[in-house]
Amino acid sequence: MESLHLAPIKGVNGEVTLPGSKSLSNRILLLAALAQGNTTVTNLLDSDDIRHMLAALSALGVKVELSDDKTQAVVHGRGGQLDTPDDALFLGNAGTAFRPLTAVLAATSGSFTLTGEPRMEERPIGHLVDALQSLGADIHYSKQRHYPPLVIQGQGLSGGEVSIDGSISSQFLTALLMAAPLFQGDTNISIKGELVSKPYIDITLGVMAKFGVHVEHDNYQRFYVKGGQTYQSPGRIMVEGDASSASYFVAAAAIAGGEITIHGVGSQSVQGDIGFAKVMQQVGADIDWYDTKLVVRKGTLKGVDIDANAIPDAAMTLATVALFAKGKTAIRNIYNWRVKETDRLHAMATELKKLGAEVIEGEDYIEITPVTELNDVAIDTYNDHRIAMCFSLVAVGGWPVTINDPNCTAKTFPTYFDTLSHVSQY
Ligand SMILES: O=C(O)C1=C[C@@H](OP(=O)(O)O)[C@@H](O)[C@H](O)C1
Ligand SMILES: C=C(OP(=O)(O)O)C(=O)O
Repeated sequence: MESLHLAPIKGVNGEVTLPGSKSLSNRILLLAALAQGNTTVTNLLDSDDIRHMLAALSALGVKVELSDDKTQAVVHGRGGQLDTPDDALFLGNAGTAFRPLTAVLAATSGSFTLTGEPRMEERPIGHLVDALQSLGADIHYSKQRHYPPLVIQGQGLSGGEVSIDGSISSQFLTALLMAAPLFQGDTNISIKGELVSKPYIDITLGVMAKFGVHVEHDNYQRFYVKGGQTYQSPGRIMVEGDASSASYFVAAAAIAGGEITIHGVGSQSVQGDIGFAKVMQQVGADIDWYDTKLVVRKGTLKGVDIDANAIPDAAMTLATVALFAKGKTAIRNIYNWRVKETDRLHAMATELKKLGAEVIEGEDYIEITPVTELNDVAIDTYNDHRIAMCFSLVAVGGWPVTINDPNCTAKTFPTYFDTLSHVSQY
């Protein structure tokens, strides 16, 4: 396995232009494929998760013309009609491809098998399948009950009353919402359990609105979707920069000093993970906010105690920022870290302890108390892009570190280490 040794960084300085948001890219591609009319998508993310969505759409008969650098696409909308693919759709470990496609394919007609990487077979999908089955969908588990792979006999769905458990992943509700306009009748969705990762639902509703579908809801507890609709292409749509990817550069500037200007997200961002920059202001970072950019400088960092349920991805970055903040950092209400690319709560705790930090791993929280010297260790990344990116901050904080399997950043940010070295001063 390849490893990347990062020498201690003295400071950071410069400009970073973020790649497009993963969450927006995959939602936009799917709705553009279902829409009437062609859609030109700009600033599309070029990464594994998006490649899996693009490959699936192509197998479903959707024509997509990609620019040479793969950041622009013209998607030829099929107006809701998709082909039956010859083979299984392989979706890697892309939750934003697997979950929405499950719901949408159950609502169209044809036979589909959805598979993924071994980790995808350990990521639960029962809450979504239960909800779709209660609406009459024909979905079978081909291996383990409640987990991928899935076999779907799409036959159209008529809608109605449905409840969905929102306590493990918001992506299940996102999937149901994106499919519901295709149902023949109206759908009333009620949420069982506490809905997690709520801001991602706003991303979903925002993208649906761009494609002409408006959804009403009562405080995220009940959602009303009119049936028999066809998404309409907005013509042209730009993907904003990835706010989760921004978190590493916000943190780097806050830790190391110098100044980083981050282009692509700002006060106008539609992504909940922009909230990480607000958390970093509490931690002590000096941040200037503009509509679509952030300028970040170092501050005196102190540990915070936060509920991070709304920012599960960016909150991982806070766990390594904690190494350079005064006092204890507590990150709470993050049980679902355990069902993502790896058991992130356990993995983060394990790797932080290897560096020498004092760590308490709770069932749904982590507490980190920094130490004055960090051990020079090789960080295992568990095929989790965010673990690789988070632990690069050890070098930003002035300590050498080795990152095992750095190429796992390909899931959402293939050029991450080049971008970091571009703003690093040694
Ligand atoms: O809807 C989305 O685009 C996402 C929702 C979140 O997942 P959960 O809702 O499972 O927390 C997040 O962690 C993931 O990276 C992307
Ligand atoms: C949880 C993540 O991915 P996914 O979209 O596969 O859930 C992530 O990108 O951190």
